[in-house]
Amino acid sequence: MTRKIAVVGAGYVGLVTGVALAQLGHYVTCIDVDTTKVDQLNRGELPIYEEGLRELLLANREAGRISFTAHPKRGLRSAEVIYIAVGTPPKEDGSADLRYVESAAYDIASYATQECVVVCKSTVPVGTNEQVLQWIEKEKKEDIKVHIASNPEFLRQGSAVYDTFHPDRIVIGSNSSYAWDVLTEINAPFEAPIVKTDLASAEMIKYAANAFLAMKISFVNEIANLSEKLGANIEDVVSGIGKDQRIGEAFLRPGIGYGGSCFPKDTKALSHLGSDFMERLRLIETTVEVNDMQPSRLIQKAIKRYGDLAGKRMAVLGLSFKPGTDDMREAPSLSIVNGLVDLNAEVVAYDPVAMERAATIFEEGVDFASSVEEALTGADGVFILTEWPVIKNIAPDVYAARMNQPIIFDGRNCYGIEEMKEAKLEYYSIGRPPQFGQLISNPLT
Ligand SMILES: NC(=O)C1=CN([C@@H]2O[C@H](COP(=O)(O)OP(=O)(O)OC[C@H]3O[C@@H](n4cnc5c(N)ncnc54)[C@H](O)[C@@H]3O)[C@@H](O)[C@H]2O)C=CC1
Ligand SMILES: O=C(O)[C@H]1O[C@H](OP(=O)(O)OP(=O)(O)OC[C@H]2O[C@@H](n3ccc(=O)[nH]c3=O)[C@H](O)[C@@H]2O)[C@H](O)[C@@H](O)[C@@H]1O
Repeated sequence: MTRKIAVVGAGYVGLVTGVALAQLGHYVTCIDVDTTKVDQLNRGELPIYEEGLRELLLANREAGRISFTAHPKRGLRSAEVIYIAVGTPPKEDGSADLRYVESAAYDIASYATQECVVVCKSTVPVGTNEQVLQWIEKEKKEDIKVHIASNPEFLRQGSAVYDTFHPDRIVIGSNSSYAWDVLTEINAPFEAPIVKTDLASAEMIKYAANAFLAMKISFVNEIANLSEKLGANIEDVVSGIGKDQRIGEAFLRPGIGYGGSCFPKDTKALSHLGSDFMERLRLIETTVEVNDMQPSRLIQKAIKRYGDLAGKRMAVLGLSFKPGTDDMREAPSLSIVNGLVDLNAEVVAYDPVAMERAATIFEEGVDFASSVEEALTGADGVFILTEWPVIKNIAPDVYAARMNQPIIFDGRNCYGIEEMKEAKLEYYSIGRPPQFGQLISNPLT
């Protein structure tokens, strides 16, 4: 059955959700307070980089199934299902800031005109959905029945469209059988297992999933840091433990720590929730601590290698928090680039899509190159911070040909150590013994 759906918040989640629902045949209006974003979307331009999204957006716009507005009244009037997909950023103390969710709830109270299911996709602390319903009930202008459901989102940036159409599971938390029926029907085409539960459990599932994945990353980074000191190779260690099906290899890629808009904020929000209820989550607290330290490890290697970085020309390859996105939120590159600038290195950065955003963040001391080759030319060292294909596929001889000193600090383990040994490159990575080329005997001793 085709439904009239409103999506409040047209960011990464709201936009992808809206486009996917339109693709399923529903009539979708996305509402956003950001008028620049709405204007862009109405022109068929995407405010974010996400593979495959533009084509789907244009096709559904053309078919008249999706539109964008900054006026909540226009979008919410006669909507049967209303998704909330606004941001829930961290407050100073780490807890989730619910002001945008609250404001979305009041808009719904003001402008919804018929019985509807309000579906919260935003990641929110346990108890928030109940609160949203109370906000709406308290202020609603029409005498309508409002059902509330939690339907947390599990997509990853960079593969958001694929993930939306191929979810591992769909979680629907509600106390309303009407909401369950409507959402089961809407989600049926995704052909994924549906976990039906109550509101609190659905909210907890989202935080627990992100915290567990973040914990895997901090775990592997700690084992990597120790492996490096003991002469073990973390890639072999992960391969050895990951083949145990109870462990698995996913999310055990060592590196410079997790970034992005969600793992950092959700681990802190969960940890805060634990403290609020006198149940400290020590594993999560440590996960955060380990992650905060991880980016500086790459800089420490450089300090150990050069002594003084002042005046050294450092190429930085990759700025976004992961490949496939232009999102710079909590990217490990932020602290690494700032660290290099603080050490008075000359930084020349390249990223295939995130440079425009990055230029608004790094104000001084960072130049941007228009290609990998340009960034490498004349450099005294290179920091690999995001494993974009165009970066991880750089042939080893390009470093030697372009750089003043081909010294590589690889924060994403893009290369095999044997490969770098053969290329005679001086190569430092995460969780593996350093490899030295023919030019340098052993700088660490
Ligand atoms: N980014 C991601 O990959 C994922 C995010 N999430 C969760 O989804 C939620 C949204 O995240 P993103 O899409 O990344 O955020 P975002 O910051 O990209 O987008 C949020 C949008 O909501 C708009 N907005 C704020 N208040 C509004 C209001 N009252 N009415 C209409 N629009 C309003 C903002 O202008 C913005 O465009 C967060 O809770 C996040 O934790 C969950 C899974 C994946
Ligand atoms: O709640 C969210 O927002 C989303 O958070 C993550 O998705 P995302 O942050 O987009 O990207 P990931 O692929 O999970 O990567 C997050 C960070 O972890 C790092 N990472 C990931 C995997 C790994 O093995 N090692 C590692 O360092 C990445 O480089 C990146 O900085 C989750 O994977 C999604 O399921 C979830 O919906």
